[in-house]
Amino acid sequence: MEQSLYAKFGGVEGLAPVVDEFYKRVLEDETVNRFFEHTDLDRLRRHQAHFLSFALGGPNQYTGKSMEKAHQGFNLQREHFQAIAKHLQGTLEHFNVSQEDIAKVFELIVPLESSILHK
Ligand code: HEM
Repeated sequence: MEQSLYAKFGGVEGLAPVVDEFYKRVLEDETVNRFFEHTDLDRLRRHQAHFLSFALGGPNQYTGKSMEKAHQGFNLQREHFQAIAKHLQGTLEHFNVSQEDIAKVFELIVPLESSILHK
């Protein structure tokens, strides 16, 4: 069986520098950082770790239903999802992940878009 990117990075621990990079990019971005205004930094870091673990094929396998609940009340729009996707892509490129593997990551996260937006 093909190894997930999550495993290639070395699981939770190997992912820590990737989470840091992603976290920095999201926090610097005015299109999305306000959604995390009331999220304390530990929680935000946890969100980024969960998000990345999911995107890289790790153990957090969210369903549409739990995603709807988690994003309820934020009324997220397409541009917000795209901003996060852009930072995900930039972060993975920063760590020299191949375009082929990045495409697989997007196959995992794109189907969740409708569960996250406009809630
Ligand atoms: C496939 C895409 C996404 C996944 C898998 C995901 C995952 C999650 C999960 C699991 C939670 C609840 C628990 C936690 O904090 O870890 C959550 C909460 C949240 N997500 Fe996402 N998310 C995604 C996209 C987004 C996007 C595009 C935004 C906004 C730009 C966003 C903003 C938030 C916010 C503001 C919370 C609440 C944080 C808090 O205050 O606890 N998420 N997300």
